[in-house]
Amino acid sequence: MKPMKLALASSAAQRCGVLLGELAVQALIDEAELTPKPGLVDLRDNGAHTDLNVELMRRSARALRPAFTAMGEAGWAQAADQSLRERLAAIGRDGEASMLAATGGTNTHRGAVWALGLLTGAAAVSGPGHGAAEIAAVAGALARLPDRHAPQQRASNGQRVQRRYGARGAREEAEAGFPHVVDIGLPALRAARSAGRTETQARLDALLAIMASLEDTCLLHRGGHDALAAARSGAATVLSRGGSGTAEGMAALEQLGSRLVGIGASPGGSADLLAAVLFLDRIDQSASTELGACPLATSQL
Ligand SMILES: CC(C)(COP(=O)(O)OP(=O)(O)OC[C@H]1O[C@@H](n2cnc3c(N)ncnc32)[C@H](O[C@H]2O[C@H](COP(=O)(O)OP(=O)(O)OP(=O)(O)O)[C@@H](O)[C@H]2O)[C@@H]1O)[C@@H](O)C(=O)NCCC(=O)NCCS
Ligand SMILES: Nc1ncnc2[nH]cnc12
Repeated sequence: MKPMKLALASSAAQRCGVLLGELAVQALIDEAELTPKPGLVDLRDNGAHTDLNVELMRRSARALRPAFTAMGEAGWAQAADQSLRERLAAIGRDGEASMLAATGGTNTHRGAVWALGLLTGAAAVSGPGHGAAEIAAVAGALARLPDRHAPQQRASNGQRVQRRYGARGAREEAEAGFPHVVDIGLPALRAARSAGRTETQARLDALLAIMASLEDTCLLHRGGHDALAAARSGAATVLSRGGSGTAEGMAALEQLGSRLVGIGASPGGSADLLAAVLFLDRIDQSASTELGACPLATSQL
């Protein structure tokens, strides 16, 4: 954390926003820098993307700091009600605009603004002593409320493939309380750590566990059922060979990366949910370490 920023933030709600905003941005940067990810931008290459690179992902993450900070501030000491839902939606739309301004119009983090935005607001609502599962449940309750001010827009990539394939996308994942984060990604991260894997290996295994199950509309949009099936079965194969921490698992991971790049497919939704895993994991850890949940941290300042 940056003590200067905290010192400048005057009210408890602002301090809460600064803390959570910093955690959200760091989760996005940690996800972007995790290497080697299959089909995704990382420190080694741009995966299946021609319009993205790691510096753009970092710039996008930093440009989203004010939005995540505002969402954390908005949720502090509030109920998870219609008013908060619509406030988060308005901040989220501004955040998307800042992201597009920072990236020259490239969609780097639309799904992440949605997932981390809801979770940031929910973490502030939940306050101290509430862990990942409770925060995700509050975020799910917020996602299920209607956003009455949503502008009429052209159908998104996600909506198009949902109509075509009947898939469940980012909206449904949030409305269900982020099961791929709480029930799949976080347990995979922690199981790998308990098994003695390095932090990088544990994060890669968490990503693979999400990929093996998620209906990722990015994959469907770019490569239809074949791309989704290749990503899911490839990720399951890596995990069945012991994950990224074994030589066999790493060989399968490299093969999966080559296959996804070959067909131009990228699991962008899975990457966003990994960032959500890292965010909630840090909140769980911080209850007993340097950060603490917002009001707790407030009392420490
Ligand atoms: C609810 C919204 C997220 C809108 O959802 P929708 O599905 O209608 O719209 P999409 O534009 O398709 O964005 C969804 C993004 O979510 C990620 N995702 C995909 N599948 C899942 C899943 N099963 N679970 C969770 N998340 C998922 C994914 O994001 C990543 O991919 C992005 C790149 O995708 P894309 O633009 O398609 O890029 P390309 O493949 O390069 O395609 P081309 O166009 O170039 O051909 C990248 O951004 C990653 O983040 C999906 O893209 C939500 O946005 C919304 O309604 N917001 C309104 C405001 C609001 O209410 N906010 C609330 C508080 S924050
Ligand atoms: N690392 C990454 N590469 C490509 N798309 C992404 N969307 C979110 N994170 C991503």
